[in-house]
Amino acid sequence: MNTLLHLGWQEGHEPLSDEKKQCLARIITTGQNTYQGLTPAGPCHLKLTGKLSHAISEKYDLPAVGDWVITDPQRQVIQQIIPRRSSFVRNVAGNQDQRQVIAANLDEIWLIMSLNHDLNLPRLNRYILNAWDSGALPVIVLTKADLMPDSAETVKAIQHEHPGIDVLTCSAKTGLGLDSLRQRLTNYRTIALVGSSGIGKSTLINQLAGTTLQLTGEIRLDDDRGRHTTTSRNLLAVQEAWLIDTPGMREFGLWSTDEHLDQTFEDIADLARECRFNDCRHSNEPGCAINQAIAEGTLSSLRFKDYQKLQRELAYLDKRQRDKQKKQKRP
Ligand SMILES: Nc1nc2c(ncn2[C@@H]2O[C@H](COP(=O)(O)OP(=O)(O)OP(=O)(O)O)[C@@H](O)[C@H]2O)c(=O)[nH]1
Ligand SMILES: [Zn+2]
Repeated sequence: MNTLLHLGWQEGHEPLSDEKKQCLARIITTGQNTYQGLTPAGPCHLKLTGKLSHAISEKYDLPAVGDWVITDPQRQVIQQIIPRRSSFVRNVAGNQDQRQVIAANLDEIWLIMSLNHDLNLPRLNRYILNAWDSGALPVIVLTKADLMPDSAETVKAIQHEHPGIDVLTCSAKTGLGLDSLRQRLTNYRTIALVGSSGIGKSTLINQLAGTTLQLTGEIRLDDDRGRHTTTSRNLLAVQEAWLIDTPGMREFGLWSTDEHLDQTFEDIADLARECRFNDCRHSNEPGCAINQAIAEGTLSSLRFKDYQKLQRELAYLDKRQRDKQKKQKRP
Protein backbone atom coordinates (compact mmCIF):
# COMPACT_ATOMS: atom_id res chain seq x y z
CA MET A 1 0.00 0.00 0.00
CA ASN A 2 1.06 3.57 -0.63
CA THR A 3 1.93 5.81 2.25
CA LEU A 4 2.15 9.60 2.18
CA LEU A 5 5.90 9.15 1.75
CA HIS A 6 5.32 7.12 -1.41
CA LEU A 7 3.16 9.93 -2.73
CA GLY A 8 6.06 12.33 -2.29
CA TRP A 9 5.15 13.86 1.06
CA GLN A 10 8.29 15.35 2.56
CA GLU A 11 9.29 17.15 5.65
CA GLY A 12 9.60 20.82 4.96
CA HIS A 13 5.87 21.35 5.08
CA GLU A 14 4.34 22.85 8.19
CA PRO A 15 3.65 20.13 10.74
CA LEU A 16 0.11 18.74 10.50
CA SER A 17 -2.07 17.02 13.09
CA ASP A 18 -2.59 13.29 12.57
CA GLU A 19 -6.25 13.98 11.92
CA LYS A 20 -5.43 16.34 9.05
CA LYS A 21 -2.79 13.97 7.71
CA GLN A 22 -5.51 11.33 7.34
CA CYS A 23 -7.30 13.68 4.95
CA LEU A 24 -4.36 14.57 2.71
CA ALA A 25 -4.50 14.00 -1.03
CA ARG A 26 -2.01 14.86 -3.75
CA ILE A 27 -3.35 16.50 -6.92
CA ILE A 28 -2.40 14.44 -9.96
CA THR A 29 -4.50 16.13 -12.68
CA THR A 30 -6.53 19.29 -12.86
CA GLY A 31 -9.60 19.83 -15.06
CA GLN A 32 -12.29 22.48 -15.34
CA ASN A 33 -13.17 22.97 -11.67
CA THR A 34 -12.47 19.32 -11.00
CA TYR A 35 -9.38 17.68 -9.70
CA GLN A 36 -8.07 14.18 -9.51
CA GLY A 37 -6.27 13.37 -6.32
CA LEU A 38 -4.34 10.46 -4.96
CA THR A 39 -4.41 9.31 -1.35
CA PRO A 40 -2.71 6.33 0.25
CA ALA A 41 -6.05 4.53 -0.21
CA GLY A 42 -6.26 5.27 -3.94
CA PRO A 43 -7.46 7.86 -6.47
CA CYS A 44 -10.33 10.26 -5.82
CA HIS A 45 -12.29 12.96 -7.68
CA LEU A 46 -12.42 16.30 -5.95
CA LYS A 47 -14.02 19.73 -6.20
CA LEU A 48 -13.38 22.92 -4.29
CA THR A 49 -15.68 23.79 -1.40
CA GLY A 50 -17.75 26.92 -2.02
CA LYS A 51 -15.87 28.62 0.77
CA LEU A 52 -12.48 27.91 -0.78
CA SER A 53 -13.69 28.97 -4.26
CA HIS A 54 -14.76 32.31 -2.80
CA ALA A 55 -11.46 32.86 -1.07
CA ILE A 56 -9.51 32.45 -4.32
CA SER A 57 -8.54 35.79 -5.78
CA GLU A 58 -5.99 34.75 -8.39
CA LYS A 59 -5.04 31.70 -10.44
CA TYR A 60 -2.06 31.18 -8.20
CA ASP A 61 -4.37 30.15 -5.34
CA LEU A 62 -6.02 27.33 -7.30
CA PRO A 63 -4.84 23.77 -6.73
CA ALA A 64 -2.07 22.80 -9.15
CA VAL A 65 -0.58 19.45 -10.07
CA GLY A 66 1.63 18.29 -7.22
CA ASP A 67 -0.27 20.23 -4.57
CA TRP A 68 -1.16 18.65 -1.27
CA VAL A 69 -4.70 19.35 -0.20
CA ILE A 70 -6.85 18.62 2.82
CA THR A 71 -10.05 16.93 1.73
CA ASP A 72 -13.35 15.98 3.23
CA PRO A 73 -13.46 12.43 1.88
CA GLN A 74 -17.20 12.06 2.46
CA ARG A 75 -18.10 15.11 0.38
CA GLN A 76 -15.18 14.66 -2.03
CA VAL A 77 -14.15 18.28 -1.66
CA ILE A 78 -10.92 20.19 -1.19
CA GLN A 79 -10.99 22.30 1.94
CA GLN A 80 -7.49 23.68 2.02
CA ILE A 81 -4.30 23.76 0.00
CA ILE A 82 -1.19 23.05 2.05
CA PRO A 83 1.37 25.87 1.63
CA ARG A 84 3.75 24.80 -1.15
CA ARG A 85 7.34 23.97 -0.34
CA SER A 86 8.24 24.96 -3.91
CA SER A 87 6.36 25.90 -7.05
CA PHE A 88 7.25 26.57 -10.66
CA VAL A 89 5.37 29.65 -11.74
CA ARG A 90 4.93 31.56 -14.95
CA ASN A 91 3.36 34.92 -15.62
CA VAL A 92 0.47 34.36 -17.98
CA ALA A 93 -1.25 37.66 -18.50
CA GLY A 94 1.43 39.89 -19.99
CA ASN A 95 1.35 43.33 -18.42
CA GLN A 96 -1.54 42.41 -16.12
CA ASP A 97 0.64 39.99 -14.16
CA GLN A 98 -1.01 36.78 -13.27
CA ARG A 99 0.95 34.03 -11.64
CA GLN A 100 0.07 30.53 -12.69
CA VAL A 101 1.50 27.55 -10.87
CA ILE A 102 2.66 25.03 -13.44
CA ALA A 103 3.53 22.43 -10.82
CA ALA A 104 3.90 22.42 -7.06
CA ASN A 105 6.01 20.78 -4.38
CA LEU A 106 8.88 19.94 -6.70
CA ASP A 107 12.37 18.72 -5.93
CA GLU A 108 13.75 19.24 -9.42
CA ILE A 109 12.75 21.02 -12.59
CA TRP A 110 14.12 19.56 -15.77
CA LEU A 111 14.47 22.39 -18.26
CA ILE A 112 14.28 20.55 -21.54
CA MET A 113 15.49 21.70 -24.92
CA SER A 114 16.08 19.59 -27.97
CA LEU A 115 19.52 19.85 -29.49
CA ASN A 116 18.26 20.11 -33.06
CA HIS A 117 16.06 23.16 -33.63
CA ASP A 118 14.81 24.20 -30.26
CA LEU A 119 18.07 25.33 -28.68
CA ASN A 120 17.54 28.91 -27.69
CA LEU A 121 19.79 30.29 -24.98
CA PRO A 122 17.71 33.38 -24.12
CA ARG A 123 14.67 31.14 -23.58
CA LEU A 124 16.76 28.79 -21.45
CA ASN A 125 17.79 31.74 -19.29
CA ARG A 126 14.14 32.68 -18.75
CA TYR A 127 13.35 29.14 -17.65
CA ILE A 128 16.34 29.11 -15.32
CA LEU A 129 15.29 32.40 -13.74
CA ASN A 130 11.82 31.11 -12.93
CA ALA A 131 13.25 27.77 -11.83
CA TRP A 132 15.60 29.38 -9.27
CA ASP A 133 12.64 31.34 -7.98
CA SER A 134 10.64 28.13 -7.55
CA GLY A 135 12.67 26.73 -4.69
CA ALA A 136 13.38 23.50 -6.62
CA LEU A 137 16.67 22.56 -8.26
CA PRO A 138 16.97 23.25 -12.00
CA VAL A 139 18.59 20.64 -14.25
CA ILE A 140 19.21 21.26 -17.95
CA VAL A 141 18.26 18.29 -20.13
CA LEU A 142 19.19 18.39 -23.81
CA THR A 143 17.22 15.88 -25.87
CA LYS A 144 17.41 14.34 -29.36
CA ALA A 145 21.20 14.00 -29.22
CA ASP A 146 20.92 11.40 -32.02
CA LEU A 147 19.89 14.16 -34.44
CA MET A 148 22.91 16.30 -33.54
CA PRO A 149 25.99 14.09 -33.31
CA ASP A 150 28.27 17.15 -33.29
CA SER A 151 26.78 18.85 -30.28
CA ALA A 152 29.70 18.46 -27.85
CA GLU A 153 30.79 22.10 -28.23
CA THR A 154 27.26 23.38 -27.71
CA VAL A 155 26.86 21.32 -24.56
CA LYS A 156 30.21 22.52 -23.27
CA ALA A 157 29.24 26.13 -23.87
CA ILE A 158 26.00 25.69 -21.92
CA GLN A 159 27.89 24.00 -19.07
CA HIS A 160 30.36 26.86 -19.04
CA GLU A 161 27.59 29.45 -18.77
CA HIS A 162 25.79 27.57 -16.00
CA PRO A 163 28.45 26.06 -13.75
CA GLY A 164 25.93 25.64 -10.90
CA ILE A 165 23.49 23.49 -12.89
CA ASP A 166 23.81 19.88 -14.06
CA VAL A 167 23.62 19.66 -17.85
CA LEU A 168 22.57 16.25 -19.16
CA THR A 169 22.36 15.12 -22.76
CA CYS A 170 20.13 12.30 -23.90
CA SER A 171 18.37 10.59 -26.76
CA ALA A 172 15.12 8.74 -26.27
CA LYS A 173 15.83 7.06 -29.60
CA THR A 174 19.25 5.54 -28.87
CA GLY A 175 19.00 5.43 -25.09
CA LEU A 176 22.06 7.66 -24.67
CA GLY A 177 22.13 9.43 -21.33
CA LEU A 178 18.98 7.82 -19.99
CA ASP A 179 20.85 6.12 -17.15
CA SER A 180 21.97 9.45 -15.70
CA LEU A 181 18.37 10.62 -15.75
CA ARG A 182 17.17 7.36 -14.16
CA GLN A 183 19.60 7.84 -11.30
CA ARG A 184 17.66 10.90 -10.28
CA LEU A 185 14.38 9.00 -9.96
CA THR A 186 14.76 8.04 -6.31
CA ASN A 187 13.30 8.72 -2.87
CA TYR A 188 9.84 9.57 -4.23
CA ARG A 189 11.10 12.90 -5.45
CA THR A 190 8.88 15.05 -7.64
CA ILE A 191 10.28 16.34 -10.90
CA ALA A 192 8.58 18.59 -13.45
CA LEU A 193 9.58 18.47 -17.12
CA VAL A 194 9.17 21.81 -18.83
CA GLY A 195 9.98 23.14 -22.30
CA SER A 196 8.48 23.91 -25.68
CA SER A 197 6.18 21.62 -27.57
CA GLY A 198 7.67 18.75 -29.57
CA ILE A 199 11.04 18.53 -27.84
CA GLY A 200 10.40 15.01 -26.59
CA LYS A 201 9.15 15.38 -23.01
CA SER A 202 6.46 12.73 -23.35
CA THR A 203 8.76 10.38 -25.27
CA LEU A 204 11.37 10.73 -22.55
CA ILE A 205 8.86 9.95 -19.81
CA ASN A 206 7.72 6.85 -21.69
CA GLN A 207 11.32 5.70 -22.13
CA LEU A 208 12.10 6.21 -18.47
CA ALA A 209 8.91 4.42 -17.48
CA GLY A 210 9.48 1.60 -19.97
CA THR A 211 5.84 1.86 -21.03
CA THR A 212 3.44 4.33 -22.65
CA LEU A 213 2.26 6.73 -19.99
CA GLN A 214 1.95 9.76 -22.24
CA LEU A 215 0.86 10.16 -25.84
CA THR A 216 3.50 11.58 -28.11
CA GLY A 217 3.35 13.49 -31.37
CA GLU A 218 5.02 11.87 -34.35
CA ILE A 219 7.69 13.75 -36.22
CA ARG A 220 6.41 15.38 -39.40
CA LEU A 221 8.28 14.43 -42.54
CA ASP A 222 8.94 17.93 -43.84
CA ASP A 223 10.35 19.29 -40.61
CA ASP A 224 11.39 17.67 -37.38
CA ARG A 225 9.17 19.49 -35.00
CA GLY A 226 6.65 17.46 -33.13
CA ARG A 227 2.94 18.18 -33.12
CA HIS A 228 1.00 19.38 -30.11
CA THR A 229 0.04 16.47 -27.96
CA THR A 230 0.28 17.03 -24.24
CA THR A 231 -2.73 19.06 -23.17
CA SER A 232 -2.77 18.62 -19.44
CA ARG A 233 -0.28 18.30 -16.66
CA ASN A 234 -0.15 14.94 -15.00
CA LEU A 235 1.65 13.53 -12.03
CA LEU A 236 3.05 10.18 -13.14
CA ALA A 237 4.73 7.46 -11.10
CA VAL A 238 8.02 6.52 -12.78
CA GLN A 239 10.49 4.26 -11.01
CA GLU A 240 10.75 5.63 -7.50
CA ALA A 241 9.74 9.17 -8.41
CA TRP A 242 6.89 11.38 -9.59
CA LEU A 243 7.23 13.06 -12.94
CA ILE A 244 5.06 15.91 -14.15
CA ASP A 245 4.71 16.29 -17.91
CA THR A 246 3.72 19.84 -18.77
CA PRO A 247 2.27 21.03 -22.08
CA GLY A 248 4.69 22.89 -24.33
CA MET A 249 4.48 26.56 -23.46
CA ARG A 250 4.47 29.17 -26.16
CA GLU A 251 4.44 32.12 -23.85
CA PHE A 252 6.64 32.02 -20.86
CA GLY A 253 6.28 35.14 -18.75
CA LEU A 254 9.00 35.87 -16.22
CA TRP A 255 8.30 35.48 -12.54
CA SER A 256 11.50 35.95 -10.62
CA THR A 257 13.70 38.48 -8.87
CA ASP A 258 16.99 40.28 -9.32
CA GLU A 259 18.67 37.98 -6.85
CA HIS A 260 18.02 35.03 -9.16
CA LEU A 261 19.34 37.01 -12.10
CA ASP A 262 22.81 36.88 -10.55
CA GLN A 263 22.34 33.17 -9.89
CA THR A 264 21.41 32.63 -13.55
CA PHE A 265 24.29 34.76 -14.85
CA GLU A 266 27.00 33.88 -12.31
CA ASP A 267 29.76 34.69 -14.79
CA ILE A 268 28.44 38.22 -15.31
CA ALA A 269 27.81 38.77 -11.60
CA ASP A 270 31.42 37.73 -10.87
CA LEU A 271 32.79 40.07 -13.53
CA ALA A 272 30.65 42.98 -12.33
CA ARG A 273 32.29 42.70 -8.91
CA GLU A 274 35.65 43.33 -10.56
CA CYS A 275 34.62 46.60 -12.24
CA ARG A 276 36.56 49.58 -10.91
CA PHE A 277 33.42 51.44 -9.86
CA ASN A 278 30.85 49.85 -7.58
CA ASP A 279 28.03 51.43 -9.53
CA CYS A 280 29.55 50.68 -12.95
CA ARG A 281 26.84 50.66 -15.64
CA HIS A 282 29.10 48.66 -17.96
CA SER A 283 28.81 51.16 -20.77
CA ASN A 284 31.89 53.38 -21.20
CA GLU A 285 33.32 53.44 -17.72
CA PRO A 286 37.07 52.96 -17.38
CA GLY A 287 38.08 49.71 -15.69
CA CYS A 288 34.84 47.92 -16.60
CA ALA A 289 35.53 44.18 -16.29
CA ILE A 290 32.51 43.28 -18.39
CA ASN A 291 33.54 45.41 -21.35
CA GLN A 292 37.03 44.00 -21.05
CA ALA A 293 35.73 40.42 -21.06
CA ILE A 294 33.62 41.15 -24.14
CA ALA A 295 36.63 42.73 -25.89
CA GLU A 296 38.77 39.73 -25.01
CA GLY A 297 36.10 37.31 -26.19
CA THR A 298 35.62 35.55 -22.83
CA LEU A 299 32.06 36.89 -22.47
CA SER A 300 29.67 36.85 -25.38
CA SER A 301 28.10 40.23 -26.04
CA LEU A 302 24.83 38.45 -26.88
CA ARG A 303 24.78 36.88 -23.43
CA PHE A 304 25.39 40.26 -21.82
CA LYS A 305 22.60 41.85 -23.90
CA ASP A 306 20.28 39.06 -22.81
CA TYR A 307 21.23 39.72 -19.19
CA GLN A 308 20.44 43.43 -19.57
CA LYS A 309 17.12 42.70 -21.25
CA LEU A 310 16.07 40.35 -18.44
CA GLN A 311 17.27 42.85 -15.85
CA ARG A 312 14.98 45.49 -17.38
CA GLU A 313 12.08 43.04 -17.53
CA LEU A 314 12.55 42.07 -13.89
CA ALA A 315 12.79 45.70 -12.79
CA TYR A 316 9.55 46.42 -14.61
CA LEU A 317 7.85 43.38 -13.06
CA ASP A 318 9.05 44.48 -9.63
CA LYS A 319 7.73 47.98 -10.14
CA ARG A 320 4.32 46.71 -11.23
CA GLN A 321 4.15 44.46 -8.20
CA ARG A 322 5.04 47.30 -5.84
CA ASP A 323 2.45 49.58 -7.46
CA LYS A 324 -0.15 46.86 -7.08
CA GLN A 325 0.66 46.39 -3.41
CA LYS A 326 0.44 50.14 -2.82
CA LYS A 327 -2.99 50.22 -4.46
CA GLN A 328 -4.20 47.31 -2.36
CA LYS A 329 -3.04 49.02 0.85
CA ARG A 330 -5.04 52.16 0.13
CA PRO A 331 -8.30 52.28 2.08
N1 LIG B 1 15.17 11.55 -33.24
C1 LIG B 1 14.56 11.68 -32.06
N2 LIG B 1 13.26 11.99 -32.01
C2 LIG B 1 12.67 12.12 -30.80
C3 LIG B 1 13.39 11.94 -29.59
N3 LIG B 1 12.55 12.16 -28.56
C4 LIG B 1 11.35 12.45 -29.11
N4 LIG B 1 11.40 12.42 -30.47
C5 LIG B 1 10.29 12.71 -31.40
O1 LIG B 1 9.88 14.07 -31.23
C6 LIG B 1 8.45 14.17 -31.43
C7 LIG B 1 7.83 14.94 -30.27
O2 LIG B 1 7.97 14.20 -29.10
P1 LIG B 1 7.02 14.36 -27.84
O3 LIG B 1 7.56 13.44 -26.80
O4 LIG B 1 5.59 14.21 -28.21
O5 LIG B 1 7.27 15.87 -27.44
P2 LIG B 1 6.67 16.72 -26.22
O6 LIG B 1 7.78 17.58 -25.77
O7 LIG B 1 6.06 15.82 -25.22
O8 LIG B 1 5.57 17.60 -26.93
P3 LIG B 1 4.23 18.24 -26.32
O9 LIG B 1 3.44 17.11 -25.78
O10 LIG B 1 3.59 18.92 -27.48
O11 LIG B 1 4.66 19.21 -25.25
C8 LIG B 1 7.94 12.75 -31.57
O12 LIG B 1 7.73 12.49 -32.92
C9 LIG B 1 9.07 11.87 -31.06
O13 LIG B 1 9.12 10.62 -31.69
C10 LIG B 1 14.80 11.60 -29.69
O14 LIG B 1 15.52 11.44 -28.70
N5 LIG B 1 15.31 11.49 -30.94
ZN1 LIG C 1 31.42 47.46 -15.53
